[in-house]
Amino acid sequence: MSSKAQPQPRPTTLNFITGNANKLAEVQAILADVEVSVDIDSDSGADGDGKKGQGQGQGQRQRRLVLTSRDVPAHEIQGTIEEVARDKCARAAAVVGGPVLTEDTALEFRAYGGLPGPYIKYFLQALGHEGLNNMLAAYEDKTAFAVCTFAYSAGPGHEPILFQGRTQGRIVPARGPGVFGWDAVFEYEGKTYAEMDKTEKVGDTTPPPPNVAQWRACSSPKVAIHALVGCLLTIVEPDLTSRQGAG
Ligand SMILES: O=P(O)(O)OP(=O)(O)OP(=O)(O)OC[C@H]1O[C@@H](n2cnc3c(O)ncnc32)[C@H](O)[C@@H]1O
Ligand SMILES: [Mg+2]
Repeated sequence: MSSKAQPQPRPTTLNFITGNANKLAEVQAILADVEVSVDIDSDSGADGDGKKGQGQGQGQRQRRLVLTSRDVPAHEIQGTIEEVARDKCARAAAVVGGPVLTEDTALEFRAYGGLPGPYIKYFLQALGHEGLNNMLAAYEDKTAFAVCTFAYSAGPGHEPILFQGRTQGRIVPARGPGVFGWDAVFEYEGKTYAEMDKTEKVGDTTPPPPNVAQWRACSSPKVAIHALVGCLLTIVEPDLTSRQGAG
């Protein structure tokens, strides 16, 4: 049974599987204005009048992706950032029995060759902000990369697609409210994430960054969600009815 060969239905709802309320709030904020016009009939060729895509014509439809959320507690495997992200998404799809969006946040220390990476949650829980700083005490290089990996699966058996954002900063003694994860010790351009309000942290959220280079340079790696949404909205939904009819 090849999951890759299966057609991807185009989603209208993103069911974001997360147990982290701060994560959900940030993704909600980033996606708040997502409303993308997609030419759904552009390839039908039925009329052949060559005027498709004109203003409010029949071939145009305003699409709005609706974000919903629920928690599906599950242990996370060991592996690369991408392996962890794929596994979490595939398992969430299996539990939910439908399309799901998941996200994994990693924090890489350059002095540690990328660790703690996808295991940052456990390092943070065990060591706290001070312990994360202490880990780097023997190193001059305090560079860290915040990496967000969004994964979308169309449902059980559908291979997850991944989009990743990466932001370079450095680890500093905690500044600002310690409300969200490692925000207080990750400094980006002179401010820790905890010293920024949400708007500043997620950066410019509209219009969606048109290319990878731009969202890689954004203040928050979470804006990579735009790239994923853009990809989902361009999926050409297979005509399942006619396929069934054709046997
Ligand atoms: O249910 P899920 O979505 O897995 O939520 P989680 O909190 O377990 O999240 P991760 O598995 O991705 O673990 C990432 C860790 O990094 C933290 N984190 C995630 N995004 C962050 C951000 O933007 N700023 C600071 N800390 C963040 C988060 O609180 C975790 O401790
Ligand atoms: Mg988790």
